Amino acid sequence: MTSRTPLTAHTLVKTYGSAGTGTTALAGVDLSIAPGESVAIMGPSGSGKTTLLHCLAGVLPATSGQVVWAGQDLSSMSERARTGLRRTDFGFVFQSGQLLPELPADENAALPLMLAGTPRAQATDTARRWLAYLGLGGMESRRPGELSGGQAQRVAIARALVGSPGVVFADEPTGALDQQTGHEVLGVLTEATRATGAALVIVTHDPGVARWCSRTVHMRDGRIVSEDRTPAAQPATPPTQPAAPATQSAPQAAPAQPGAPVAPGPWPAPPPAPTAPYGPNGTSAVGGTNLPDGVTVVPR
Ligand SMILES: Nc1ncnc2c1ncn2[C@@H]1O[C@H](COP(=O)(O)OP(=O)(O)OP(=O)(O)O)[C@@H](O)[C@H]1O
Repeated sequence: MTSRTPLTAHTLVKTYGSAGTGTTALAGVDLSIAPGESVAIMGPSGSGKTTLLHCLAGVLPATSGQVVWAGQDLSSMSERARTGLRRTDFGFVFQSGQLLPELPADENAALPLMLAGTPRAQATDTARRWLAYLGLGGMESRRPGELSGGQAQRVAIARALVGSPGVVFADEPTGALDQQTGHEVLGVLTEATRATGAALVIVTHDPGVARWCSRTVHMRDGRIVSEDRTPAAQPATPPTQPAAPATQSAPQAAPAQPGAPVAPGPWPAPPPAPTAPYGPNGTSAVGGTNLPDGVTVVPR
C-alpha cells in the first residue's frame, strides 16, 4: 500500500544485550522520511546503519524512542502486528540470498501477495508483470540458481514492489554484484520505486549509490552526524533515450518523462536498458513493459 505518509524516528535508541553492559547501536536517532523520498544511510562499519534500517522497518524493536508509520508507533506494536505491517506496507531488498532456491522467479516475486492471501494465480500474474517491467520477461520460470546475480536482484526488487509498499528498505542491495551490474540494479531499484511513489531507504558503503538518492544521512557511533541532499537524483534512463509513446493503459514512469532532472557528478553512465524489448504499448524506463495493473505512478 503506497502511502502518502512520512516514516519518522524519534529519539531512537537500540541497545543489544543488557543495559549498562550491552552495545548501544543507536544512541538517539531522529529522522523523517517523506513519502516518495529516497534516502541513503552511510557511515563506517558498526555505526548502526543496519540497526537503524531494521528498527525503521519494524524488524527490530527499539529499546526506547518511537518509529511512527501511518499514525502507528511500531515500538508499541506486538511482534505479530509488526510482522503483518511489514508484509502489507514495506518491501525489502537485501544483499543476496533472499530468494527461495526451489521456487521459480514468478513465485519468488509473488510471495508477499500470496502471504497476504492473494490467490496464487492472481499473485503470480501480478508478479510476472513486475518481472516483465523489470526486464525479466521470459525468465519467469527460472529458479534463482539459473539467474545471474543481477537478474536475481531484479527478482528481489519485483518481490519488494509487488505488494505496492509504502517504503522499500534495501540493505547493501548491490554489495554482492560487480560494479556495472550493481549500477544497473540500482537504476532499476531507484526508478521502479520512484515510479510507484514508495519511499526508498538504502544502507550502503558506496558513495556512488548515495548520489542516486535524494538525501544521504551519515552515521557515526549510533547517531546521525550530518545530512546532504542531492540537488537532483539521477534518473535511471539515459537522457538521450527517446521517450516511449504514452498510452492510456500505460502510464509512463516519472523519470522517463521529458525534462527529468539529471544529476551532476562522476557517477557513471546510467545503466543500459535491460535486455527485454520495449513493449508495444509504451514502455518503462527500466526497460520492460508497462507498469503492472493497479500500480499508480506518482511523480515526485
Ligand atoms: N545482534 C547483535 N547483537 C549484539 N550486537 C550487535 C548485534 N547487531 C549489531 N550489533 C552491534 O551494534 C553495532 C551496530 O551494528 P550495525 O550492524 O547496525 O552497524 P553497521 O553500520 O550496519 O555495520 P556494517 O557496515 O559493518 O554492516 C555494532 O557495534 C555491532 O557490533
